[in-house]
Amino acid sequence: MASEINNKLTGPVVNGREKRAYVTFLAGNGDFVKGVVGLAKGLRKTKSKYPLVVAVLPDVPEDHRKQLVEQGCVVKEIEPVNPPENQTEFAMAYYVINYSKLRIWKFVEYSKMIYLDGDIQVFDNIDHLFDLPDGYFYAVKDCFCEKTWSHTPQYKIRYCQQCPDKVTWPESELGPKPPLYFNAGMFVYEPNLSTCHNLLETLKVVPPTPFAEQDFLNMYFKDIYKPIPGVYNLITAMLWRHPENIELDNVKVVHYCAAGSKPWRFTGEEVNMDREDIKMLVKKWWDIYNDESLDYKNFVGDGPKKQDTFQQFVEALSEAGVLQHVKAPSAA
Ligand SMILES: O=c1ccn([C@@H]2O[C@H](COP(=O)(O)OP(=O)(O)O)[C@@H](O)[C@H]2O)c(=O)[nH]1
Ligand SMILES: OC[C@H]1O[C@H](O[C@@H]2[C@@H](O)[C@H](O)[C@@H](O)[C@H](O)[C@@H]2O)[C@H](O)[C@@H](O)[C@H]1O
Ligand SMILES: [Mn+2]
Repeated sequence: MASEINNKLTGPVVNGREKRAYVTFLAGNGDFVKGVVGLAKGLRKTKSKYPLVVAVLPDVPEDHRKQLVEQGCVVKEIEPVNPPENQTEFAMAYYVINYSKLRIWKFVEYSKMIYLDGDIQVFDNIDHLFDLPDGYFYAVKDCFCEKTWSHTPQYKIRYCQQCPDKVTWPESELGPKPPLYFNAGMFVYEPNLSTCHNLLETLKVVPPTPFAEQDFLNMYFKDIYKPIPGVYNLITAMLWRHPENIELDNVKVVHYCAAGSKPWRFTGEEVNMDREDIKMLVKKWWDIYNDESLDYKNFVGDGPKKQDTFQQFVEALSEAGVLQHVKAPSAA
């Protein structure tokens, strides 16, 4: 029987089950959409039970949004978030757009979400991370050894939390050792409207810093941050910075954040990009991206029902202002 789609918001608990989802962030009309399509297919390949929500900025074009809905993603438009006026030299100029990631705290129709950058691929099922105890912020410790960190005292004295005993932190000169610092390309969190409001209010009075929203999130969540093993977010530079900390066969999530390592832009020319392990990880990403059996339309697995896809498609169009109100097709 046809049913009208009116109230799209369902609470975080549906039929007694907590609503959970993966979420990523997409900005611009460039090639990052390939990263998100690859991520959607990778999660499908690992038989994840949960959907992938894509928080898109208004500048993400209609055809990219359509591509994502056709890959079974839940596309949600978010408003950009700009940091206060600043003279900051961001580690990468485009990091300024990354503050918009903070809008994902407003997705309170989900009780728990796992954020993944668009340049991340999931190679093993990590759904169990949703069962981590509530009330904490879970993420993997970052590494301070890349040139992107040359502005920091850690880098200058060659201190890294990945090998805290190698160079002891000189408390007398630099004061207390900095708290553990996470990479914000992957984290487990609980959406919450008052946290979202507080994040955005706090941002207005905190001067921006080189790693933009990553620095900000580390400062904001430092009291409830709990490190999780590096297998859940392999910062690619770890391969040459701290190989002793890595068992590549056990890695579940790879973060293609090292300069030149984004698979869809890979040329192999940048420093370290001629390494066999990097080339293997880039090939693994392309094998998933090119695997048509993992396209949502061909996937037989227990992904969301067709009806859900239709609803998501309509939601995406209505959020983009294309459609106001449609009747769902009669049940098959
Ligand atoms: O032009 C861009 C730049 C970044 N991003 C999103 O912002 C995230 C963070 O940027 P990036 O991964 O490049 O930062 P890195 O982890 O390499 O420092 C990306 O993964 C994408 O999800 C995007 O959608 N379009
Ligand atoms: O906007 C700041 C970004 O900062 C982080 O990336 C950095 C950082 O991790 C350095 O440690 C690495 O050296 C560097 O390569 C890498 O790009 C997050 O991955 C990204 O999502 C985003 O928050
Ligand atoms: Mn990234």
